Amino acid sequence: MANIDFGGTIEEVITSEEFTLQRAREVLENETVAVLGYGVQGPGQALNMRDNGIAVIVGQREGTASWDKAVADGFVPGKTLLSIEEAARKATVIQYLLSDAGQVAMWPTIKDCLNEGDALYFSHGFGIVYREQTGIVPPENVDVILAAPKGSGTTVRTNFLDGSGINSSFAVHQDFTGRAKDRTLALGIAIGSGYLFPTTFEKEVHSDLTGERGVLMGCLAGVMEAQYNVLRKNGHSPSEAFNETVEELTQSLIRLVAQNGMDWMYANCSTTAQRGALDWAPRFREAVAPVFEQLYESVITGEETRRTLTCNSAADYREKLDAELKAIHDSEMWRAGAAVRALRPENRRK
Ligand SMILES: NC(=O)C1=CN([C@@H]2O[C@H](COP(=O)(O)OP(=O)(O)OC[C@H]3O[C@@H](n4cnc5c(N)ncnc54)[C@H](O)[C@@H]3O)[C@@H](O)[C@H]2O)C=CC1
Ligand SMILES: CC(=O)[C@](C)(O)C(=O)O
Ligand SMILES: [Mg+2]
Ligand SMILES: [Mg+2]
Repeated sequence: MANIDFGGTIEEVITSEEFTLQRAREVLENETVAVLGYGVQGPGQALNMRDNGIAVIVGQREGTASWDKAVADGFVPGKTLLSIEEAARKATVIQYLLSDAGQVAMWPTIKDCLNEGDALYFSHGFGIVYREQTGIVPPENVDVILAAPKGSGTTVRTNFLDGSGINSSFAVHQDFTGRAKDRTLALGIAIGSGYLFPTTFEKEVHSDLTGERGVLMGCLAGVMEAQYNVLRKNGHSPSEAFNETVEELTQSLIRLVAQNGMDWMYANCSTTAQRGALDWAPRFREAVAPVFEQLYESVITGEETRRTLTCNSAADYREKLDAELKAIHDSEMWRAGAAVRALRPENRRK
């Protein structure tokens, strides 16, 4: 563990210097790791573990696009690609990476596949924390652990291939074997985490549900649309409105924030921009703070879980989600965005 000062609070984190890949391989050498679900997180984690020399099998419903993707990625039907139930029965580490609603639907099957001493692994605290709604209550004779990448499964893979990585939080909910923490850290390193920071199942799910509905996805989309609409309402062209709302952010300014923080980004903009941004940031913060309070309350009370399970357990959940994503894709704003992206020099050369 390395003691890191996070803005005045000392927290312990694990890097691959403290917990090496070699040690992770040793901890996992007698384990059979099954990744159940090959949607977004499943591929990233399974492929990184396979590249890191961990024996991985995949469990997925046959006849689905995810199954075909696993075959295309080199998992062999009947050998390293099995049905969800077969993979769960064969495994000693069950990585429960179905969708959160899928985990609920499959739990009656999966719980019967668990053997004493197995590890039940999550990348989100959802199923365990909201057990009254999900019904996911593991038996007492297994380890229940979490490694939650703080990023899309797609970038879990691409960052790994780039030699960097997405950091993950980790937690132990239940330690039957006495090895739960070692198993968690070994898996966290094996999936390619840049570093691991400690959390709890509760803190992970409360922060994650808030972040994805807030700054990372929902709030981001909402504020972009709000600014784009005001610019368009006042006669700015689609290309100007999109460039001023999205393209400059993704191609320039957010990269400066990632590089060296918000003050660095400000310092690399005009003093005109700095004065204005410093004046308006508090106004935007106060405007949205009540919304974030409402959001967090909705997370804590389980309302977001109720909504998620109600919608994503429906037979046509995928079609409905795809239709809403298509409406975004087909909107003027994001059609303008497609045209702007195509104009990037690297895309014009294709
Ligand atoms: N998507 C991401 O990048 C991240 C996801 N997570 C967590 O990782 C876990 C997996 O998430 P995703 O990969 O996004 O899931 P997903 O929504 O892509 O679904 C994963 C797989 O589950 C299957 N599935 C869905 N419903 C099912 C059902 N009723 N029965 C059987 N299979 C079913 C889907 O076909 C898909 O192949 C979740 O707990 C999620 O919260 C955590 C961090 C990031
Ligand atoms: C990618 C990620 O971390 C999210 C937004 O929490 C998720 O996909 O659930
Ligand atoms: Mg997340
Ligand atoms: Mg999430």
